[in-house]
Amino acid sequence: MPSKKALIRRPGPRLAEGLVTHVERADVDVDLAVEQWEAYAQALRAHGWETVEVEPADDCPDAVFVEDAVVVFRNVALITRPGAESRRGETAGVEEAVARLGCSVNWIWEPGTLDGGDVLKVGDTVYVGRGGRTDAAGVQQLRAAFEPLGARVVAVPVSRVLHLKSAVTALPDGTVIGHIPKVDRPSLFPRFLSVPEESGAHVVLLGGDRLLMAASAPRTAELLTDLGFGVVVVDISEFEKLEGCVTCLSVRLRELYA
Ligand SMILES: NC(=O)NCCC[C@H](N)C(=O)O
Repeated sequence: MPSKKALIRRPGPRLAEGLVTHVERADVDVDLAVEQWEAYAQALRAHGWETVEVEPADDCPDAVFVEDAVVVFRNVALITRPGAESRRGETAGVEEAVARLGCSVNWIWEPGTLDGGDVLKVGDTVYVGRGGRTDAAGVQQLRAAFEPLGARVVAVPVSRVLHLKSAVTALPDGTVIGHIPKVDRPSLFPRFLSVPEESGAHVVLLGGDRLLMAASAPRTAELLTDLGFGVVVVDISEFEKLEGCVTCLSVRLRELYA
């Protein structure tokens, strides 16, 4: 059953202490981050998404990156066990939010780890990045949770960026896009389009031919506009300093029954 709800989580006061792994730490302006987050949420609402705020987890600096705490396939929400210990306190509030929305709930169990940013769904294919945050046990548990529901789970190595979706996302027609220097194995994707900027690899599908993208990838925005997509741009500079992208600031729920 189609639904257009999006989970989001307001940035907390400790945002500037968020983790950095593959980039140099830079000062984060928390007030500006809140403004950017509000504009991001507004862009979702402007395209028909009802935003649902997960209760804050202010002790966890990275809680705003809500996509890492849950993966949803059909009506089943798989609560993750984040690879970074400092992020494990983020999942309880997300679990409550998805349960309230009517999802069935399942969990990644110790010793497995999995971050939602490592999971890219393209139709019934679920790509999972095995990298710094998601381990082999996490991949196995994801398979066990979603394959019985009809998913085909494809594991992909990730070594050059934080998460699989820091390297690749997919266009509405299923074409996977990525900035080649950051993609371990582009040949694993049946249809792959190379984009000129690292952050150009991140698109949120707003519905129809509309894509939400970061302002930091103007050349990719031009390329995708030229291919006939409607590109909506938001500035998320303060989240990019913490290796966040447009995809990780929300979880879109398209198949709720409630
Ligand atoms: N899915 C994502 O791309 N999440 C970004 C998480 C950034 C956060 N600073 C982290 O290192 O966990």
